[in-house]
Amino acid sequence: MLAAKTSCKLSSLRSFLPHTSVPTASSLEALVSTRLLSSSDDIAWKPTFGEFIGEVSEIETENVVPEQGSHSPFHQLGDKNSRQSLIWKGQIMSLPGGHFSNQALGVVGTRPYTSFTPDCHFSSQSYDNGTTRVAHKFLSAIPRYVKIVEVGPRDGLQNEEEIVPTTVKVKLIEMLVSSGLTVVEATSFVSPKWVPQLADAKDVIAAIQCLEGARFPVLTPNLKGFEAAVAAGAKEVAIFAAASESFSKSNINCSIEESLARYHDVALAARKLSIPLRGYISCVVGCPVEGAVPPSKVAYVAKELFDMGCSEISLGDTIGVGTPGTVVPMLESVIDIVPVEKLAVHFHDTYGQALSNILASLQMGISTVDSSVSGLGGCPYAKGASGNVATEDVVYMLNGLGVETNVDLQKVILAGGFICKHLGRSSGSKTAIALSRTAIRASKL
Ligand SMILES: CC(C)(COP(=O)([O-])OP(=O)([O-])OC[C@H]1O[C@@H](n2cnc3c(N)ncnc32)[C@H](O)[C@@H]1OP(=O)([O-])[O-])[C@@H](O)C(=O)NCCC(=O)NCCSC(=O)C[C@@](C)(O)CC(=O)[O-]
Repeated sequence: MLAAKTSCKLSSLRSFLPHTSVPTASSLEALVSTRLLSSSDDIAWKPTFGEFIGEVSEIETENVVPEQGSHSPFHQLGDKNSRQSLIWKGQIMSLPGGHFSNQALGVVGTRPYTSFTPDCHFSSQSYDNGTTRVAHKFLSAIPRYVKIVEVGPRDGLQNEEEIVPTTVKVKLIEMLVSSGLTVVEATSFVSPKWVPQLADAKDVIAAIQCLEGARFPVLTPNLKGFEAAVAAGAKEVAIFAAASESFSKSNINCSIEESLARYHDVALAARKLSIPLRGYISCVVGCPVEGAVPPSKVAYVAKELFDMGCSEISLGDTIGVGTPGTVVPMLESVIDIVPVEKLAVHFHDTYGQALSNILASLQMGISTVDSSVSGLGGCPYAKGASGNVATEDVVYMLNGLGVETNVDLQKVILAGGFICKHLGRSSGSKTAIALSRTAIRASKL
């Protein structure tokens, strides 16, 4: 039944997607399963660009245009030069403004200013002007573009007991770069006694020297690590402090103040060589030993890192205990001191809160998000903490919000499949799992 409908829709979609490769059964099936397309008969397809026709309620753009200067993905809808209407049919939302592609339908790719909400709360029944205002209020603060910092090869692998061969790490980095990720944290120049998995840092950096299209920051815990990183050819480094004394001690074997003194030396050396410096703060809402961490402590460390020259400060919920209830006040106190555009968020997903925390962060103006392919990761010095939020899930959510990332979801999923196969485990990404199930079902049609 679905096969017949799929093939009927396939022919319509071919003319509907004039600029793209032919959609596959799996991409159609993915659309159906995520309810961008209805599998019932009630959508009639008109083979013209940008229109879904059926029992639609059409709301003119003027009804949803946010104020000027808004961050919203809806921002450009005021441009009357292009046809700018929102057409709703059930869960379908289409904002023409670019070329559709089978990758651009919100499930497996991105498109500028396009907002498909695969599982949104709106329906033709409930959609009215009141809802429009709610949607606008909800979405207008969200940045139009989000930079994803892929930390899989470093944070993702550092906790793995079995040593992953350098060639596998390098291949993973190559695949991540080919997906469009522009920042891939490659490795750490830390003590191999502390983190044996990354003892091949020098070789990894040597092997990716010719790789173009992305930046490859590396972690450096002290001047020794910084010098080794630069000698190996690293062009960007990151220092990592903590907002909790206990975690600082267990992770880098010194107090917060001692670590800041070390990092001053690294920052000075980096400035001399014009090497961009990122700063991390771990345990921004909770510590495995001390429990809740006060926002003022995070703000203090953030200010220190900012003053020493960090161009970006990543706020890490290392053990994944935060919820928007704790993350928002923490961000508020940091944003009071450090410009929001200098901040990134880094969530582990131990309690399944990472995506909600990211969404709350976006609404507060954060536009840089760290994530790890397949949700790999964990800190060897934060026992019990699970992996980072999965890059695939972040991209899927951002696609759904109409936020640009320039990341090709399918390619990230391939990279995730590659490393998971090597590690002998299934993906930690819900998106990757759902889409692979969908593909399997579609292949049986
Ligand atoms: C900081 C140290 C080195 C202090 O470790 P230490 O034992 O106090 O250091 P030390 O100065 O006493 O030196 C001990 C030995 O380590 C060597 N050493 C010293 N420095 C280096 C270096 N850079 N590279 C290579 N070797 C180094 C040094 O040469 C010496 O060698 P030995 O004489 O015994 O043969 C150690 O504690 C360490 O490497 N810690 C790193 C731990 C780590 O990588 N943790 C995970 C990353 S942080 C994280 O995951 C959180 C984050 C960023 O992702 C955010 C979040 O998730 O929230």
